[in-house]
Amino acid sequence: MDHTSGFTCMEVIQSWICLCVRSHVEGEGHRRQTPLTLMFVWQERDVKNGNPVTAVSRCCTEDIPQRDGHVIPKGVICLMSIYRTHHSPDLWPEPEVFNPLRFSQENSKGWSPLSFIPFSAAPRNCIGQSFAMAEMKVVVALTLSQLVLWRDNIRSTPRRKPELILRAKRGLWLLLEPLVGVA
Ligand code: HEM
Repeated sequence: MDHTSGFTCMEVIQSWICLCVRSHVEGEGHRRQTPLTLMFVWQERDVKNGNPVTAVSRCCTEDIPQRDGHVIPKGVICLMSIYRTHHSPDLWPEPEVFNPLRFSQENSKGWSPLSFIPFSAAPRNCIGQSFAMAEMKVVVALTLSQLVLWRDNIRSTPRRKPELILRAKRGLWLLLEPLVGVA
């Protein structure tokens, strides 16, 4: 799993598909905001640390003993929260803080690969993971090579909207500005 770039790209693409874009030029009535890098556009409370798929479920095909002595009996359907895993203070220092640098090679040393599972894990994990990661990197690279993104603070604060995938209620509004010197 690509810890170095995974989270940032995930955030961007998740936001991208929910995005209601308004260009800077059209946004006459909008107050200009302090320029932000793309990574920090989504620092808003309630949207950071999102993951598109919030949970997966499995039916136990055998009794599963737990470390604390409990046993999950065969036949029980378990719901595993990816969201909760990504926000667990046991796994992540300051899980509520949006800090892409926690995914740097240096900071991610010693992690359990199961602490970051946006594509699930084990044999039935996402078959499209590599494709999705490649696609997200292309989208991010093409976007940042041509545009500066500004957070639109005039609109309401983004809020989570859990559906089949996690989305943003009323979208995530941005102002886009062409990079100077880019045709
Ligand atoms: C950001 C993008 C994506 C995310 C976060 C994501 C996440 C996931 C997750 C968490 C699962 C496991 C579901 C489960 O265990 O019940 C899954 C399964 C799956 N995903 Fe994705 N996915 C993404 C993109 C894609 C793409 C682009 C494709 C196809 C081109 C794809 C195809 C599949 C398929 C076929 C499965 C079922 C695999 C199986 O049951 O063996 N996904 N995905």
